[in-house]
Amino acid sequence: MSVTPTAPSAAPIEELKDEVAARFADVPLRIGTRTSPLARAQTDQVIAAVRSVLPDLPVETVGIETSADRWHGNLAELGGKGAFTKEIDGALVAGEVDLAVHSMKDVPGDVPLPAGTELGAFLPRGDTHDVLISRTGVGLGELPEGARVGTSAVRRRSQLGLYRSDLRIDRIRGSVNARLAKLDAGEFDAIVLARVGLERIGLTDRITEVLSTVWSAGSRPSMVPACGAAVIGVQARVEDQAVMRLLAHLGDEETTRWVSAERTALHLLSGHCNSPIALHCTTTDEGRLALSGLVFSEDGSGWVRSHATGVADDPVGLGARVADDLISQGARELIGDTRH
Ligand SMILES: NCc1[nH]cc(CCC(=O)O)c1CC(=O)O
Repeated sequence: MSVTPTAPSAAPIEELKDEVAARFADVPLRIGTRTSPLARAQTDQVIAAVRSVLPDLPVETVGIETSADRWHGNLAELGGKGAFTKEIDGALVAGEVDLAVHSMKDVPGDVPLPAGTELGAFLPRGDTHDVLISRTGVGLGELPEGARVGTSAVRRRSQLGLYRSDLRIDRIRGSVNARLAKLDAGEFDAIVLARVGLERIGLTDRITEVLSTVWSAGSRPSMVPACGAAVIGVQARVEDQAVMRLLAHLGDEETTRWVSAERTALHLLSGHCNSPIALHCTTTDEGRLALSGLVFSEDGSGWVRSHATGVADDPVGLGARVADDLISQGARELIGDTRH
């Protein structure tokens, strides 16, 4: 599966303006998005990026409910795959929208994108930290014995359990706003969320503790991020050349390399959007790519880890090396135990 944008290289801006103006002379550029406040905020970022290239382009947002929005139970019971993206991808393929906006964290690594579509741009990555929000304002280390912590991600559950095996970790679903409401209503003592999500909807004042993204094997509070965390991906139809060329102007190169390394590894591990997998690529001071990968057993008691660095222009090679190493340590068996 191709994980890097395959849009034609960025056309000169004047040519692009003419081409896009002709394509959207009579109709607006239609952008498909989920409807939560976070999804809307992410779509506003895409619109701002489009407008920075083509200030006058008429755009229209099309809100689409996904199966994950309708189903409030365990995502594993939905069959998991693409629950956050399926309906939006469907609208793109059917020509009902021209762009699909996705949180890359929610785009599965084990099912290919629908035929004829590609991720044409990754916006610059935001803050990849996960955060704890506790009702009484105490950090992870000070939560009372047996405190109830809300998270649905196996990756988070495993890492929480390694640091505090006494915590009672329960599933929580719904939009970020809905989860905060459940915390406030007393259903949980604390919840774990992505910092960037709170930032995008203006709620960072709710944060109690920012968890380190650096693996600590449970010796201190930390949370290695998921593949694609804090990255907004924009998908289009490959045949829609004007749109693909526009996307080539929006993408961030460094983010594209990180996503490419992380998604290559996720794909080789057959990871899905709730896999017990953490994958985090960064750039070192020397300009090399560094990729950390972790795979957990469902109960968090077992895990394997790999870390490697590589040259900036071969993120795919780096992703493959880390995945191979994890697989040779038994990653497949750990993943196999977890329900998809
Ligand atoms: N599955 C939910 C989801 N998907 C992407 C984000 C946050 C934004 C991002 O990481 O891009 C969230 C919310 C959360 O984890 O708190």
